[in-house]
Amino acid sequence: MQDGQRHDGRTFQQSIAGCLEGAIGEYGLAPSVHSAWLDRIGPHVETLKDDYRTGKLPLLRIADEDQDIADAEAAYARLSQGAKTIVFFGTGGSSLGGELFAQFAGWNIAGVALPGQRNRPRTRFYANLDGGTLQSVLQSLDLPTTRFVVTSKSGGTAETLAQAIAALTAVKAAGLEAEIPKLFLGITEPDKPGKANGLRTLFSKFSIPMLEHHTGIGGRFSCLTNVGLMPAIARGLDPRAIRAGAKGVVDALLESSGPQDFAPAVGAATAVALSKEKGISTLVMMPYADRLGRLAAWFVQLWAESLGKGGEGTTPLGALGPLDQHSQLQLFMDGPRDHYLTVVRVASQGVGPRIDPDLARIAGADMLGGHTVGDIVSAQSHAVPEALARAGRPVRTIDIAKLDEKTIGALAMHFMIETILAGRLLGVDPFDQPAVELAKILTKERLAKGA
Ligand SMILES: O=P(O)(O)OC[C@H]1O[C@H](O)[C@H](O)[C@@H](O)[C@@H]1O
Repeated sequence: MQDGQRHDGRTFQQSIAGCLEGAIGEYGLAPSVHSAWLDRIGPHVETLKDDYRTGKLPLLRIADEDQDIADAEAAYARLSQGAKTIVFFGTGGSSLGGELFAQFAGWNIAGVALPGQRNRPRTRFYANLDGGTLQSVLQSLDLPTTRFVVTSKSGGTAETLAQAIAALTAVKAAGLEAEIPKLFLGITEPDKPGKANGLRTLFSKFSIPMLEHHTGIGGRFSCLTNVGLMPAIARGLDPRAIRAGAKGVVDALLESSGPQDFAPAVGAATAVALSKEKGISTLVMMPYADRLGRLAAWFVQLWAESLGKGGEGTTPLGALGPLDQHSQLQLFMDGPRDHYLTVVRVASQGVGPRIDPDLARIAGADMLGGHTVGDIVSAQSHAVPEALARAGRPVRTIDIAKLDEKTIGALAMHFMIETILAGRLLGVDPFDQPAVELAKILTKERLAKGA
């Protein structure tokens, strides 16, 4: 089955029909070619099942854990007492998963807060290091009612340590030193003999409570651990429902009789086949919902850092619909034939304000009259894949019936497994990122020289 992937049958529906010759002619994959790539990914799907059984890939077992959620909830309950703002410091995989869930709960969409978030402290993320930003943030925050959650798996990331130290310094300068254990929380790996963990050492000095970062799950795969679930909890989401959605994908893996009925395998085989057979070098992730905006940013790190090695990999690009129809779509439709789009759309018919027909007529936009804004977005999110297909541009669609925690958990697990499978199909290790080290070493050298 190449279309309408069953997945876990409940949370969303994937279709790669728009990548095949039948839909887009010569620019699409011939069914025999697509099948050959599915055959190639088959053994990797079996290996993944073994990884679940043997526990070799803890990510696949994360949905079976619960104590870590209870610990995170208890830590949040303590931390949030008297808090008006919670600041999250961390970078890369130590921020993007949290941002994904926080935005799903309305963060960074002005005027949108899900019911679970109301009356909770505001959440803020500073994933990027910027001296000017940090100065003005630390000066403007009401420090007695601000809490800082600092996340770093290694505990040695320079950006995160700089943020943590700057915040500690600001808190001390405000005369709040005695309050520090109440104002801060760290998430980092447990002590490992012979491995320095700067964050742990620093926070221990101040008796700051720590949650343990899962040792078997790296940053960009950590959104379902306390790293991503702490911000989710802060935004009032149900972390167990997120995990239940993720578990549905793992169950689908274990139940699958072959790669063709496991959606992440179909997704991975299709992406790799398009790059190897049709010269596709750019993968565009384009959700049509503000609440899924950070999904694209999270996916970009996941795909880029996991697969871009040894000369392999394709370039992930984030987009947001319908906004980017007015920005990048021209290129996707008519630029070089090297883009492959994933359109993630949410059933939105009947959602939002209804457009007054009289006003629409006056504005010369009769076709909008009587429709809701959700109707318009729905029409757009169906029209764009159709237009892309007509232009011979490969497109995958992911249809979401209901945007809830289960769905976002399932989507996260889907894309993480898809990325792992793509890596294994390409013969690269999806879990390391050796090439980023050089820039870190050169940064340290420059700082040591006083540059
Ligand atoms: O969680 P940390 O150890 O601080 O790492 C944060 C990030 O920085 C590293 O340089 C890696 O490139 C990322 O994969 C990682 O997510």
